[in-house]
This record gives sequence, structure tokens and C-alpha cells, in this order.
Amino acid sequence: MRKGRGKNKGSPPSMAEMEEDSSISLRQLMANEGLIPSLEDDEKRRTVIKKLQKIVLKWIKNVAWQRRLPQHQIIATNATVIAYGSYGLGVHGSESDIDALCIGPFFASIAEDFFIILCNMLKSRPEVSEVHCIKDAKVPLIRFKFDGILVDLPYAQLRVLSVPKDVDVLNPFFLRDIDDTSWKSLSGVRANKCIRQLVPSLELFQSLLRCVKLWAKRRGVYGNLNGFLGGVHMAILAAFVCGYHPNATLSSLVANFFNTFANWQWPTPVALLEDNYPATGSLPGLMPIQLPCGSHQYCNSNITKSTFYKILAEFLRGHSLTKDYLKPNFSWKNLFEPYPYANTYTWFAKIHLSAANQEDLSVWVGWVKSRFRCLLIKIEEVYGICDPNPIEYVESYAKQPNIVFYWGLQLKNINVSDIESVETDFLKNLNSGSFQGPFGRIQLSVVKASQLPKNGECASNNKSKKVTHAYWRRIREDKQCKSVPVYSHNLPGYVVGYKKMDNHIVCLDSV
Ligand SMILES: Nc1ncnc2c1ncn2[C@@H]1O[C@H](COP(=O)(O)OP(=O)(O)OP(=O)(O)O)[C@@H](O)[C@H]1O
Ligand SMILES: [Mg+2]
Ligand SMILES: [Mg+2]
Repeated sequence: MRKGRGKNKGSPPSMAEMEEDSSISLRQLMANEGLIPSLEDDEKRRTVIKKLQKIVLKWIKNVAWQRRLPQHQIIATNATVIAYGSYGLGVHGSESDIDALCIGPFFASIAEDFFIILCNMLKSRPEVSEVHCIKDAKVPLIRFKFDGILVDLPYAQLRVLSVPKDVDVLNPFFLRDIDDTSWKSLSGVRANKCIRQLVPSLELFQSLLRCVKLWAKRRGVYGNLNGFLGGVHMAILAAFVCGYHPNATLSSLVANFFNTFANWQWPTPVALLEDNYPATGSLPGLMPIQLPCGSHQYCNSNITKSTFYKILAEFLRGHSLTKDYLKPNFSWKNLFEPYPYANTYTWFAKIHLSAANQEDLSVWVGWVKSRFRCLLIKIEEVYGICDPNPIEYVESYAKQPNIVFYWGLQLKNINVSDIESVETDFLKNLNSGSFQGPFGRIQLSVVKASQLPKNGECASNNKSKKVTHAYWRRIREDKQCKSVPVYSHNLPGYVVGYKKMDNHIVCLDSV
């Protein structure tokens, strides 16, 4: 904090000046972390979208001609590509993919025209590599690399002859009679458009979202496939906080983000549009987050009881660390400390995936990851609470290309061989799906913390091990206890306990 900033010389800085200073130091930290993509990176992404638009236009004219449409219709027809996801919201990092929705007219089918003709056109381009058709996902898509950038390209088919370049996806005219898959594919673009319209300041929303995504990645609570929060969940939570604090600074938005969600009464849904609550029916999952598209649609979530409590604990930690953000010695750095896995858990479930070559490995890993929720639930059944660390490791000394995951196990005394039944069950699950790519290998084992790869992500200070055990011990599924989680900053590191509704702290203990 700069000294002597007050209007009167020597007087303490005003509240507004302190807010400003705090936000400046947070923005500086974001810049130092490389969160803002370079101008070249942005230019490269814009070029990818433009080239995709050209390819799609050529494709649709081709399809119209093959379908023997009259000449005037071939001339009139149009298809388009609209960016969404983190790139569409302007919050992507240099490692983010480009999510781009291809929107085509009534005569261009997904099965043939999109997945065969367009896919072949993409394959024939020199800029395009690693093309995969993912047909059985909730949102089917073509995934490929364009000029080295990963692109997810789903498809939506509208009942029109020509899709305008900047089609308004909120306009009911374009949405009439569309099929279920197209509706799901459109929901990401629709959600982005609503979020952009709802937030009081787009720039502040983008900065907040960049900050909380960095926090979620560092603390190991980012990634829908591993059962944590995905980009869309984070975007809605950030937009919710922005909406409630229209005049806040960046620093106070971050503090409010943690205050809001550390104290949220889950499973009350988070919804940007209040009149959107469904009247009846059970809520989907432990942390329901509603898509802001005017329908009663929720974000798909893979959250399990383990990941729910980890996210909750991290919200509480974030709140405890940021609530005094205007105090003189406050530093934003602590919020983004990497999660100390090796010091937190004694045992880890090791998931070793390998294949004959890198290309096969990436397809195989993609398939296994799409089934991670099922693996997590099986591990929870056998070993209780599990923390599915999303970090991917590589055993460089192994013969085959590989990716390894280490998931923290909460129990201290475990039967190592129980993992065999988990592996057998999970293999059945992998074999029962519609995977058509080359099968790789999967090996599950249980290893000690000392067997983890020694790198910065897995090692941290020693004292947090004890207290994190205490936090897991406190996690109760017993809803009858009518308790709300509390965070104790009197203990070293952090501990989550439970506060009774009558305000007596009942279960908080140290180790
Ligand atoms: N679980 C989900 N439920 C609803 N929509 C989803 C879900 N997962 C992804 N989407 C849609 O697809 C978009 C792209 O997803 P993606 O996983 O690439 O995340 P992202 O927000 O782009 O973040 P990242 O920077 O990590 O890529 C999301 O913004 C969202 O609109
Ligand atoms: Mg994305
Ligand atoms: Mg994506």
C-alpha cells in the first residue's frame, strides 16, 4: 500500500484509496501470473474463428448443392460459427481451448453433413490436426487442433434456410422446433449472451472470473470431469456476485465472491434470474447452478460428496483469507497457494494410463476422463472421501507414453488390495460404453505420499497435513446435525468444523 496518499498530507488513506490500491495489487498479480493473453495470442484466435467461418460457409454451399437445392437457395443459404465458452466471454488463458458452435440450416444434418462432410473438410486442411468426432457426449462435437489451438466444435441445426452470421440465439424465431441436441448445443452460446447482458460491468466481471478461475485451478477445485467446478459454473457464480455488487471494486468483488459462497445454503440453487426457479421437482446435485437462458436448465455437474466438501472447504478458506483484504499487511498471494496434496494425504489412488503412441493416448485419456465420475464414486464406496487431484503427471522413465493421476485418500488405515475390485468394476464400465478408439491400458494402485513425483505442485509446507486431516474428519454427511460449516483461522492452516444452528460450535477440534 502506498504511504501518505490521503488528501491531507500525512493523513491515512481513505477507504476508496485503499480499495483502489488493493485492486491495483490484485491486477498486478494477475498480470504477473500471465493471465492476460498477449495481443498475438488474441490475433491468432480471431484468425482461427475467421478461417472456420470461411470453411463452414464453403461446406454449407457444398451440402446445399449435393442436396440439389434450387440455385437461388444455394446462393441464399448460410451457416455460421459463434465463439462461446471462456473465449466467448473474453476470459480465456493461453492454454484454454476455443469453444465454437457451428450453426447450420434445416437441410444440413448432424450425422452425415456435420460429422462426415465437414469433418473430412477439416481433415484435409493443413492447419488442422488430431481430429476426433465425439458423437456420444451430451453435447456431441468435433474436437481438433487448428494452428495448434484446441477447438471444440459442436453443431446446432435451425429450421431456417439461412443462418445470419451473428444470429441472435435468444430470438424465439430461430429456436422454434429445434431438436434436443441442437438445443443443448446452443445453451452455452445462450448462457454467454445472457451473462454479458446481465453483468453491470463486463470488464470487472472478466477480471473477477480470471481471479477465481486461477484460485480454483491452484486449489484443485477446477474441472467438471474431475467432479469440480467447470468454466461455466465459475462464470455464473462470478456473474451472480457482480450483479449483487454493481459498484464494487475488483478486490471487494473477490472478497464478496468468497463471502457469498462460503455462506451459501446449498443446495439452494444459484440463479442469475430470480423468477427462474423451477416450481417442483428435486434439485440436480449438491451444488445446483442454473443456466441463465430463461429455461429451467441447470449446468451439468459431476460433483460428488467428496468434491462438494472440498469445494466448500476452499470457499471457506477463501473467505477467511480475503475478509480483511483492506488490512495493512494483507497479501493476495496466499489465496492462490497451490494445494498441498503430498502433505495432506497419507495414501493416494494412482491411476496410470498408457497407450502405444501419443495420439492414441490422448484419445484414450479423453475417454477415461469422461468416465471419471464413475471411478470417483467407486473409490468413495471403498475408501470413503477421495480428492481427485486434476493435475496430470507423466512418468518419463516408462516405456509407453503415459499420463498419471494421484487422487488423495482420506482414510489413514486402508486395505491396499481393495483397489483391485475398483479396477475390475471400472474396466467393465469403460468397456460397456460406445468408445471406438484404440483401447489403451489402465492400472490402478494405492501408493504412499512419499511415492508421489517430487515437484512443486505436490510438495508444500508440512504443517497443513495435520490440519487438513482434521478438516476431513469433520466432514459429516449427517444432515440431521443441522450444522453449517465454519472456518477456523485460530488453528494453523485451515480446519473446517460445524457450527450448530444455535451458534454453538460443536464439532470443531484440532489434532
Ligand atoms: N457441465 C456443463 N453444463 C452446461 N454447459 C456446459 C458444461 N460444460 C461445458 N458447458 C458449456 O461449454 C462451454 C465450454 O466448456 P469448457 O469446458 O471449454 O469451459 P470454458 O468455460 O470454456 O473454460 P476453459 O477456459 O477451461 O476452457 C461452457 O462455457 C458452457 O457453456
Ligand atoms: Mg473452453
Ligand atoms: Mg471446451
